[in-house]
Formats: sequence, structure tokens, C-alpha cells
Amino acid sequence: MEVYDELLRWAEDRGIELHGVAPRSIPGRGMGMVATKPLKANERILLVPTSALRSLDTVRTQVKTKLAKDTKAHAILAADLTMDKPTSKYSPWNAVVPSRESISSSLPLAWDARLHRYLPKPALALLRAQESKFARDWAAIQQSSLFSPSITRQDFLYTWLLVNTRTFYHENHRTAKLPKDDRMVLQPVADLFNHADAGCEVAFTPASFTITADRAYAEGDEVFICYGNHHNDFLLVEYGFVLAHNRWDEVCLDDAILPELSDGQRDLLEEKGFLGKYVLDARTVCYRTQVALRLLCISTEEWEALVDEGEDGGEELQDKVDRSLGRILRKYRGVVEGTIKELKAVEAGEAGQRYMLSMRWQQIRGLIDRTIARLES
Ligand SMILES: C[S@@+](CC[C@H](N)C(=O)[O-])C[C@H]1O[C@@H](n2cnc3c(N)ncnc32)[C@H](O)[C@@H]1O
Repeated sequence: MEVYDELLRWAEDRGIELHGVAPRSIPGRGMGMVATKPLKANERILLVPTSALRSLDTVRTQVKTKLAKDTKAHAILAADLTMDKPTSKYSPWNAVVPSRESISSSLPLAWDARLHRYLPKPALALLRAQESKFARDWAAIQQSSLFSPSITRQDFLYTWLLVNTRTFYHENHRTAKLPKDDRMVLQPVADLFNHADAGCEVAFTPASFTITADRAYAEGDEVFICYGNHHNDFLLVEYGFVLAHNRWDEVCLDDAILPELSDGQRDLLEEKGFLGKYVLDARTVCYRTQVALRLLCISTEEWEALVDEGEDGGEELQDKVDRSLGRILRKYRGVVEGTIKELKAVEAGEAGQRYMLSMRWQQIRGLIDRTIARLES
């Protein structure tokens, strides 16, 4: 625990206040914050003064001057972290952030690319977007004379992913003029809070960031914040984990529904703005799915009339739609089962990465099973 004691001393020197919480190692989650005494709802548990943030205002002058003017904040912060030496003023913080191995094991961007095809569709789309952001930022580093000798792609990928998983949204008079995705800061110590689908309140003013208990916690409880209302495909790609219980989780049904449609039906759905992005959550299928399924149950003319009038077609049609959904989900369940089986035979990547993918597909299967059971009840 020595490095954490050192971090806390360093944090105190910078005006960071912890009240009733302390960092602890949490199995399966790296480090996390734990209540060191009973906490009451609305009790302030952390304060980080703005002066303690690592932001565009604190990066080295050479990073600012040598990178092109349009370089994104993500790349600037990552470049600045890459330049930290063991003697850096941030070394107590650098000593506690996850290792290179832990980052590259957990985040799909750093995985063996042969595993990417096993990501669910929304996760793969997020990964492709992340790949192009990283390529843009890596190009900015390579085109500059910032690093001499130059750094490797792996060096930069590590700090880029650290920034990806540890930054907080922050606005000041300067960043308010920048695009939203450039308004990011690193917060030593606050970045040790893990995520849950509901958690403590995070707020900022020009003077500080604060974290306030959302409810009472007993001594020893892990205290979470919520990184956002994210489904598990998002958490997997952006943060490298999935939650076992996630009220925001959802499953994309495109691969279940699109194959059921004829070319003509797809064209029609596209024309009306209802092609794809079909989503199932714990309670319901989305409106887009309801509209698309109706096209499988009635004539094109009847369907167009319903869509144009914004009608649902009544109970009898809803029964047909529910039966159609049940049939499609039972079929898609077979596809999901096939992916889980296939993953058992895959040798690419690490066992833990394949386990994570398998766990995600099992969650998808669970959501499908619960929906089938609900439709049949
Ligand atoms: C802001 S950091 C939180 C502190 C981090 N656990 C550490 O050891 O430094 C975010 C990272 O923590 C991990 N994490 C956060 N919440 C988690 C959770 N509920 N389950 C598993 N890992 C989690 C993920 O690796 C994520 O990328």
C-alpha cells in the first residue's frame, strides 16, 4: 500500500481532500475507492481543486508548441503523459495508474485484431470510431518533432488509452470554445473511483471538482461514481469491462431483424427512416423495432398507411408483432449460442479477453431469453 500512502500525501499537498474514502485494491476492478467510515447521503467525500487537475493548461510548453494547432486534447494529454520521467512531479500518480499490460489486456483497441470480429455490432462500431480517432492522433504525433528519439505506437497507445479511461468532462472559459470532446481533464485521485450504473454525484465549479455520496455507505463498502448511462458494449470498448448488473444495458437486434427483411422491405424502411438501430433492453423493444416488425406482419400498403398516420394498428396487430418477435429472437438465440461455442475454440488473443467476449454474449443471450419468456407468458 506504500504507493497509495505516497499518493495521498502528494494529493494532500495539492489541496485534494478525501473525507471518509481511501483507495483499495478491489478484485477484478484494479483499484477502487472504499468507505473508511459510515458515510451519509449528500456528504462530500472528495474535493479536487482546479489547480490539481492535469489539463491543457498544465501540459509542457513544448507539447503545445510542437504539435499542430488542431491537435485534439486527447492526443495532447497523452503526449504529455508519455513525456513523464520517473522524477516527474506526477510520479506518485503515475505509480498507481494501471500498467501497460493491464491496459492492453483489457481494452479491445489493444487486443489481437482477430478477436474484433467477435465484438457485438455496437461495440465493433465504437471500436472502429476509436481506431480512427487513434490513427488521427498518432498521425499528429508522427508529423511533429515532439519526440526525439521518436516513440513507438505502443508507447503512445498506452498513454492514449490511459487518457481514454481516466478523463473527466471539464469546462472553463477557454475550453468552452473548443469542441465538446476536447473539454477533458485528468484528475489524480478522483480517477480511482470505479463505475456503477448509479453512483455518487460528480460536479465542478471554476474552483474545484467535488464528489458527493449519493446514498449512505457502510464502512468497507466500495463507493462508485457513474461514468454515464452506458450499455455494456460501450463500457467494454471504452473502459475494458462489462457490468453484471447494468440498468442501462441493451442489445442491438439488427443482426436478428435485418436478415428477415426482403430487399424491397429494407428500401422502404430506409426511405421512411426506420432501417436498422433496433434495440432491446430489459423492459422493451424500441419503437424502431416495433415499426420494422409491423412490415413483416401486414401488407406494404397497410404498413405505409400506419407509418404515415403514426398509428400502431391496435391489439390484434401487436399480438402478431409479438409472435413475430418471439420467432426472430428464438432464431437469433441460436446465432448467439453459436458465437459462444465458436469463442471456445478461438486461440487468438488472451484467455481473459475471450472470457470477456463470451461473458458479453452470455449477457445478450440472457436478455433474449428473458424477453422470449416475457412474450410467452
Ligand atoms: C477511472 S479508472 C478507475 C480506477 C481503476 N480501477 C484503477 O485501478 O485505476 C477506470 C478503469 O477502472 C476499471 N473499472 C471501473 N469500473 C469498473 C467496474 N465496475 N468493473 C470493473 N472494472 C472497472 C476499468 O479498467 C476502467 O477502465
